[in-house]
Amino acid sequence: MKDGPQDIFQLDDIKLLVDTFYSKVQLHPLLAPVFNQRIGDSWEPHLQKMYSFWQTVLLEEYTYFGRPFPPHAQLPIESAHFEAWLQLFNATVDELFAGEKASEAKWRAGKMADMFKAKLAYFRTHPGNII
Ligand code: HEM
Repeated sequence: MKDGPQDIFQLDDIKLLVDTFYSKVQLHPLLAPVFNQRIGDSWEPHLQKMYSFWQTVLLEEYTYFGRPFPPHAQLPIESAHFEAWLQLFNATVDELFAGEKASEAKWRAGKMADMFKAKLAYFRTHPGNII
């Protein structure tokens, strides 16, 4: 009998998820230009940050101390970007993992996307307010 995908258990799992997801992002026609404009070739610090972020959220190992929203505040992103981001993220999770943490990863990503969209809508209609 073939074993199906396992759940997300440890930092190596997080790294696999993050690396696989952002390698897809780098090929995505809508998302890649946004990242390239902002971070160019410096993917390593971004990936490190994302390992910490997901390690904190999913494994409750508290290594991320940043504020997720501010770097997104000035990005040229609309609903279509969030839909593409989530679709790619969820597909990557499903391709690699299955279980409670895998479901939580997708749920958290969706919640964060909703929050970012709400904040962006607010800041775009109330310019001058920071955070
Ligand atoms: C339209 C979709 C999105 C785009 C284009 C996008 C793009 C970016 C970019 C360009 C950065 C800054 C990288 C840097 O300057 O080092 C960033 C940071 C980050 N993003 Fe996103 N993002 C998106 C959605 C999300 C979602 C849904 C989440 C939540 C899971 C998320 C979580 C983060 C986190 C935690 C950081 C690091 C913040 C820090 O500096 O501490 N992003 N993102």
